Amino acid sequence: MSVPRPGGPSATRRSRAADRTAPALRPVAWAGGSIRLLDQTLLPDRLADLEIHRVDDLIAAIRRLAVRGAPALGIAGAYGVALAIVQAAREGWDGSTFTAAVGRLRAARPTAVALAQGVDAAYARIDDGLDAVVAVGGALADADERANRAIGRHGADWILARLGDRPLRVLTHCNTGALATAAWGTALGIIRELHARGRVELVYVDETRPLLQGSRLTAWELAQAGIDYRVQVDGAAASAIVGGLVDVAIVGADRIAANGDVANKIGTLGVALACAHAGVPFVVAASASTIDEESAGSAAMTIEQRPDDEVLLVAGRRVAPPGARAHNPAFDVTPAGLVDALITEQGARLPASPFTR
Ligand SMILES: CSC[C@H]1O[C@H](OP(=O)(O)O)[C@H](O)[C@@H]1O
Repeated sequence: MSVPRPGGPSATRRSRAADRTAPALRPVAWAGGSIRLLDQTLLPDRLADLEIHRVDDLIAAIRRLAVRGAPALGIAGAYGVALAIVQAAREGWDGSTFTAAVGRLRAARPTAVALAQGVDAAYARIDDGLDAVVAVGGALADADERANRAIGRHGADWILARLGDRPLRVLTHCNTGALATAAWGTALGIIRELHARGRVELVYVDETRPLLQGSRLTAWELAQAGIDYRVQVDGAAASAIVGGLVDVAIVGADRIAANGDVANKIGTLGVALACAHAGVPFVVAASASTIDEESAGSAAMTIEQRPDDEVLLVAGRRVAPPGARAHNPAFDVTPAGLVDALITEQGARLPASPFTR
């Protein structure tokens, strides 16, 4: 059920964005027995919530990216375990039905480590009751927002120290803002902090085919924050970087291997390669929990493959010959050697160095 959220896209939240303390947005919330999700597939045209009462409806919402972004998925996963408890009581599930539903939820999107982490953290508390499980989701959200704001500060400090204390032209890929997190953003959190310090001249927003998280979501968040931007096709990123239009590229991460390899939205690797060629800093922003210490390198990462039609249809219209097939990986892996700085809430981790404050 879609519920219009007050203060739709036409309403500006410019004053909120200028206020560093106000959450930009909360895309996932527990609604006392159900989950309220901002349906991101309707943006930028409609600001409307989904009320989710069943685990499989949450899984469907995750799979169609109504809720998306690693941290937001972790919070949704934790609340999904609470939802399973409520649904089990309502429908008389036995233990195996409950465990199977939680297992399907955990596997809904395999690359983002945060989803499994959120489900596991909540499942570990099921013997303590519903309120304890719900509290896990709330704690993840609060911790994520705190981490995001610290990432913003550390990232802005590192970038301005490296590039000089001046307004910058930033490139970003996909959406890493409040819509992808608890309330603020990782890479977009750094951009928000740079903006608050008066150090953003312009943001180049990769549209991020095929689901357009950049043009639909990042552009919307930047507009809400009063930050000037240009949407560009993904294919324009390399020439913008090599052509001297970009001072720094800042992206997010869905999973980071212990050796620093970064799994992120498809197209990120191309941005990193162009930055390396042009000598433009390539900065990854993520909470420290995104680092999967158990995965030595990217070979262990599962890269989500998505439906052909996401590539073959544009606005519901087929744009390839009948019978065409597609190659549609949702993520790629950027080798650690191409990352100039990994910014977490602990500070800047430079290539082959521990976290430095
Ligand atoms: C702050 S995590 C954002 C991360 O998630 C996005 O993927 P998706 O839109 O498929 O959930 C993208 O990789 C972003 O960098």
